[in-house]
Amino acid sequence: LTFVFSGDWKDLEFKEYNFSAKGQPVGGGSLHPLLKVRQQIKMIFLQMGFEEMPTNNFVESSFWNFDALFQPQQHPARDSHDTFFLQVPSTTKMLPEDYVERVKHVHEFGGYGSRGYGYEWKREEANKNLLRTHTTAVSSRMLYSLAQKNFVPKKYFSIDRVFRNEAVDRTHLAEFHQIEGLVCDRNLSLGHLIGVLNDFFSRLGMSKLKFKPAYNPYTEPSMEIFSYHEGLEKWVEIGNSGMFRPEMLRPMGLPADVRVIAWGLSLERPTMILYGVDNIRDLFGPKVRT
Ligand SMILES: COC[C@@H]1[C@H](c2ccc(C#Cc3ccccc3)cc2)[C@@H]2CN(C(=O)Nc3ccc(OC4CC4)cc3)C[C@@H](O)[C@@H](O)CN12
Repeated sequence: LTFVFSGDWKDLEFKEYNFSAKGQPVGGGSLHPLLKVRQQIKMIFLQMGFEEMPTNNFVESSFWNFDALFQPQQHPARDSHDTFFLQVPSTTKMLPEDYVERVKHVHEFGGYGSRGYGYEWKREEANKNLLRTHTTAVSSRMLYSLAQKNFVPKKYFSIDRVFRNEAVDRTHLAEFHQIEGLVCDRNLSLGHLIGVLNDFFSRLGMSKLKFKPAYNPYTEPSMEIFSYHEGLEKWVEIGNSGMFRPEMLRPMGLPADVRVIAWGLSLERPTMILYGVDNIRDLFGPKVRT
């Protein structure tokens, strides 16, 4: 009753109050599918003895994101139509100078058996700040810090957001979550990489794997990873992998017999398939069905 009724309410007929009415359904909250799959994959890495890398810096220098990975400064991935460069702060100053000199030298002249690229490497290009385009930038920082101490073998992983200045479509947004694993030890081979990949993906329910030669600027050899998806009845590309090149590892100061095998995949693709989402935008916004 409100003041509008004043005294008229006496002449009105009200229905009986239903004290057993259930009321509006409350409904419980639920974890976002991406977070559920991220937690599942994090548990797989931890059970395999991997340690999580610190990924809490979306802003990175071109040096750690590209140059340290032996990715040449004229590589198309370094164009602003593929990469988000920052205007403020536009450049980084804090780089380990002795290491920068070794990176410059390996780009220009090679070394460790490599011919290098033979171009004039520019420091101002390496200083440019950007939103990291892959979590391999975090891997390069971790491997560099590993090389500053007496060498011990390590297994690292990361699962976090990366940013690409690309056209968005049904299956691509300007950002996605990259999952990356790496094993750093003496005398690792491609066989070790294939073994780790079979172990990792089998824990995700993907057993039949196939590998196809591929190219990455920072790994040699490189392999695309495919798995036969029973539900979709077709081979699905499930990631990329390779062995980090000596031109990346040796300037860091890692011993000559240390090898690093690594692989990557996205978090969105498995989540979309596991949750039957066919448009990546349906993973975000109010229409998420769980
Ligand atoms: C710009 O796009 C890159 C992204 C993303 C990707 C690709 C490569 C890497 C890498 C790497 C790397 C290589 C060497 C050393 C270190 C890291 C990381 C993410 C996925 C990688 N891909 C991908 O995730 N596919 C995928 C993964 C799991 C999956 O599970 C389903 C339950 C069955 C299904 C699909 C492969 C493709 O989707 C590809 O078209 C899209 N790729």
